[in-house]
Formats: sequence, structure tokens, C-alpha cells
Amino acid sequence: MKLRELLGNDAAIEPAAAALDVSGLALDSRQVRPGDLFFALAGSKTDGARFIDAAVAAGAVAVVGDHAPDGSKVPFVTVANPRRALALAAARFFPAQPATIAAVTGTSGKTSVAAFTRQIWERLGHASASIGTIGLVSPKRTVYGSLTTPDPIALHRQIDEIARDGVTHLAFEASSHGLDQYRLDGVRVCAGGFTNLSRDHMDYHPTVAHYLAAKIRLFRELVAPDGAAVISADHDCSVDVIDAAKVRGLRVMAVGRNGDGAGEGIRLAGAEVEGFSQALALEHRGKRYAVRLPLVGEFQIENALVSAGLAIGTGSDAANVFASLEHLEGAKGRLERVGERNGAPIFVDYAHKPDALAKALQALRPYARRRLVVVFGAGGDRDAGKRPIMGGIAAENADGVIVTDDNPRSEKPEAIRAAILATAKGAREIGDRAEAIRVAIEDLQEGDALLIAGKGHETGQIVGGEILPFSDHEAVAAALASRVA
Ligand SMILES: CC(=O)N[C@H]1[C@@H](OP(=O)(O)OP(=O)(O)OC[C@H]2O[C@@H](n3ccc(=O)[nH]c3=O)[C@H](O)[C@@H]2O)O[C@H](CO)[C@@H](O)[C@@H]1O[C@H](C)C(=O)N[C@@H](C)C(=O)N[C@H](CCC(=O)O)C(=O)O
Ligand SMILES: Nc1ncnc2c1ncn2[C@@H]1O[C@H](COP(=O)(O)OP(=O)(O)OP(=O)(O)O)[C@@H](O)[C@H]1O
Ligand SMILES: N[C@H](CCC[C@H](N)C(=O)O)C(=O)O
Ligand SMILES: [Mg+2]
Repeated sequence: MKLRELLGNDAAIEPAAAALDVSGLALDSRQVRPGDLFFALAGSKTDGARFIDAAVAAGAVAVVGDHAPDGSKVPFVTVANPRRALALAAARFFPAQPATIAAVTGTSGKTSVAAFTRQIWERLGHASASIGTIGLVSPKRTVYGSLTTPDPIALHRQIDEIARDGVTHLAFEASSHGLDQYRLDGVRVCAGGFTNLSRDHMDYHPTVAHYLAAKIRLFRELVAPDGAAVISADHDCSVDVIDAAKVRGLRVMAVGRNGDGAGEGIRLAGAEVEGFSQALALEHRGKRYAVRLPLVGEFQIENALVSAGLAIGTGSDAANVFASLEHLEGAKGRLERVGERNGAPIFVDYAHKPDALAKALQALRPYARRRLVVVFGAGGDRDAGKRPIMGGIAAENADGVIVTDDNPRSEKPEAIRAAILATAKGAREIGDRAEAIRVAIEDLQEGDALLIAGKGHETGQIVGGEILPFSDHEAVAAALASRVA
């Protein structure tokens, strides 16, 4: 592809370079292949501009950045926002996209909403996919992912591939990092979803306002002008998101207890726990719908309603969408019931931030006639401020707490545990996560419920620079099997 086509008509490219052939894109000098266009991005740890010589040595034919180096050996294109230029170039280089794309943001629930929206579409007969924390799920392939919103090159490569495979409907997760770093600016988003906002990523965003502003970018700048904005209306920040979507002229669909049931939105008029399901009374355009949601946890109602709104907002029939909610399956490791001992259910959940932990424990309270027990830790090299908050939440909402390890990364695991234990009064400390799970399961009695929080779908324990194979699912299975033996 020619450099001009990739960067668009507005880019200030010297005439001789405009017709240069580019055979690939790279944002990391270590991954440059001959013929690539290298984007020099200023990052959180270093500046890509320092690696221009390395990129050129590896075969980069041109470089894009926000300040030209002295004496570049290849054409250098100066742009005001290299990250956004990269996203737009990636969308041109990998041009195919499903016709219907929904993006969801919010502190918690993104993975669940992406999975639910994909399932609803699938049930209505569309070839559907989702991309996010648990990777790509599409009719042809499932690929494990590492970021919630991949970098633009990886994202558009995947979107292009699935579109060519025949996928017409895509739901994907827009993380605050992804939005702040313009990773999804090249995606043609027909509808945006918003779940909620609580403490997260305070190691990256300087303030909560900055964090919320990153999320609101989805509605201010990315959803197509004629698109829908499906917004959970039950939170303090909901009004800010709704206002931003209205200012933009988007079709606002407010969902939840405060949803717009008389109009375009979905109102939750009632919810009752029925075993491991919930009976919902919903209202949309003034009509009532009774739905049996086969999921545990009040928060899953919010996720289901945002998903239903995204499907309706992109053209699906409301009655069919509500009927399809009765078949939803939770995303892997999201309040997933993975076994039981002495009649006590055992759940694996991905709560690794304060609000999610509180919500998960509250969701399980109805299943614990006797003791509600939680096993959890906190990740290393991540917001240290959340550790004592999570300790306090566990102590307050559970009857038994075991503090263990969850991806200590470069930090001392015992220091992370100590920060949690400082507020988790009466908690036990068992660093080895498999052992913590074994002990918790060993102690379960009839009437108890166990929550193993923090790792959800993960398949490794990151200790130092190493990823040791580990899964909560396998640890539970091993603990249960050792009981039988
Ligand atoms: C903090 C953060 O978001 N970092 C992301 C960011 O990296 P960065 O630009 O800050 O990286 P940097 O190390 O400062 O380097 C600057 C530039 O120099 C380049 N470089 C660097 C070294 C070299 O030898 N040559 C070279 O060219 C780098 O490739 C980069 O382009 O841009 C990169 C490309 O898009 C991302 O891979 C990287 O994600 C890192 C791996 C990461 O861990 N991100 C996490 C925190 C993240 O994004 N999480 C969110 C939210 C999770 C959730 O809540 O679900 C997610 O979307 O997953
Ligand atoms: N709507 C919600 N409100 C509050 N908590 C929720 C909600 N949905 C999910 N959770 C909690 O957050 C955890 C993660 O859910 P999910 O993976 O769907 O969210 P996410 O936004 O993708 O999270 P992450 O940013 O970590 O990938 C769940 O395991 C549950 O504990
Ligand atoms: N996307 C999140 C996941 C955290 C999961 C938890 N198990 C941890 O490692 O802290 C992050 O990378 O911060
Ligand atoms: Mg996610």
C-alpha cells in the first residue's frame, strides 16, 4: 500500500515519499520487518523515537512521529497525534470490518457484555464474534488474548480476518487504556455501551475525572453520528455519560432500574432470585417482558440489559432479543459455578478491584445460609491503593477470608498480602494459591458458599518475570478430586 493511502490526504508527506510502497505496520522497533512503516510513539516507560535507528536498521522504509529526529535516513512524516494516525492507518491497511460493531466500556462488565451481545446475535442467526480480555471468540476460531483492547495493528488484523471469514456482527471491549491511547479510533462503531464506573487503574489515570473522560471518549468521538448509546442509568456518573451522548446527537438508550422503559431504553421493573437464575420484569417502549435470566449475581442484570440494548440499538427485534436472554451463558470465570463440596457451591470470579469484589460477595450472599468464604489476593505492579480497600470489603462482606497471591509480578508477594491483611481483620494468610483453595474447600460445610476471586479465566500465575501455569478451575478440580481419593 502507498504511504499516501495509508496516512490519508491530510498528512504532510514530502512528494517523493508519497508513492512509497509500505508492506506492513509496526509500533515496536523489535518487530519491524523490511518494508514496514514504523510509528514512533511516546509511551509510559520510554519514547519510541529513541528506537528509530533500530527500526530503520531492521528495514523500516518510513517513520511517523510527532517530532522529526536530526538527519533521518528514511522519510519522516510529522503528525500531531501519532497514536491516532496509527489507528487510522491500521484500519486502512486491514480494511475489512463487520457491518455491525458494538463497543462496550465501563469499569466492570465489559467482558460479560461483549460475550452476551455475541450470544444474543448468534441466537438471532448472525455470524458473530467478540474481542476482549478473554481474546477473540468467533465461529471459526477462539484465540486467547492478553490485552482487553489490543493495539491497533493487532486489533485491525483480527477484525479484518473475521470479516473475511464472514462475521457480520462484532462486540468488543473498549478499555480506558485503549480509549486514552486511541487504539480503537479506526473501528467503525455503530453502538456504544456503558456499564459503570468505580475505582480502577489509578496507577495509570491521574484522577477519576481523567478515567471517566477516557471512557466518555467512546460516546464523544467514536460511535458513528447516527449510532446508539446504551447506558446503564443506575450510577452517579450515568448522567455525565448520557449528557455526552446527547450532545453528540446519539440515540440514547438508558437501561436499568432508572432506564427509559416508556421509550427507547429498557427499565428493570423487578428482579427475583430463583435458584441459580433471576426472574426479571422488563419494560421497553411501554411493553412488558418477563425474562428468566439463567445467571447468578445482580450485576449480571446490568450486563444483560446493556447487551440487550446493544442488540436492539443495532437493529435486532426487541422481543427476540429479550427471549434470547434466557439462554445466556456467563463468560468464563465470571461468577462461574465450578463445583460443590458438602452441598456448598464453589464459584470462580474475576473480581480484582474493590467494587467488583463487593458486588461478587453481595451476589453470593443468598447462596450462603451458613458461611460465605472468599479466597483472593491483589496483583503486583498494579494500583497499590486498592489493596487495603479490598481487604476491608472482604472482611465486611464475607464470614471467612483467606488472603493469597494473584500475579505478584515484580513485587514481594508477602508485602501485597500484608497490605490486604492490614484491613482484613481475622483473615488467614496462605500465599500458595492452590493451597489456599484446597484449605477453603476442605473446610466447606452444608450451607456455605465459596468465592475464589481475582483470576477468573486466567491460566497463569505471574511471579517475577515468569508465568507459571495456574488456573483456579484446575486448582478447584484438583482439591475436589483429592477429597474423593
Ligand atoms: C501502560 C500501557 O497501556 N502500555 C501500553 C502502551 O505501551 P507504551 O507505549 O506505554 O510502551 P513503552 O514501553 O513506554 O514504549 C513506547 C514505545 O516504544 C516502543 N519501543 C520500546 C522498546 C523498544 O526496544 N523499541 C520500541 O520501539 C514501544 O513499542 C512503544 O510503542 O502501548 C502498547 C501498544 O499499544 C501496549 O502494548 C502497552 O500495554 C502494556 C503491555 C500493558 O500492560 N497494558 C495494560 C496496562 C493495558 O493496556 N490494560 C488495558 C485495561 C485492562 C482492563 O481493565 O481490562 C487493556 O486494554 O488491556
Ligand atoms: N456490571 C457489573 N457491576 C459490578 N461488578 C461487575 C459487573 N460485571 C462484572 N462485575 C464483576 O467484575 C468482574 C469482571 O467482569 P468482566 O470481566 O465482565 O468485566 P470487565 O469490565 O471486562 O473487567 P476487566 O477490565 O478486568 O477485563 C466479574 O467477575 C464480577 O466480579
Ligand atoms: N486487566 C487487568 C487484569 C488484572 C487481573 C488480576 N488477576 C491481576 O493480575 O491483577 C490488569 O492487567 O490490571
Ligand atoms: Mg474485560
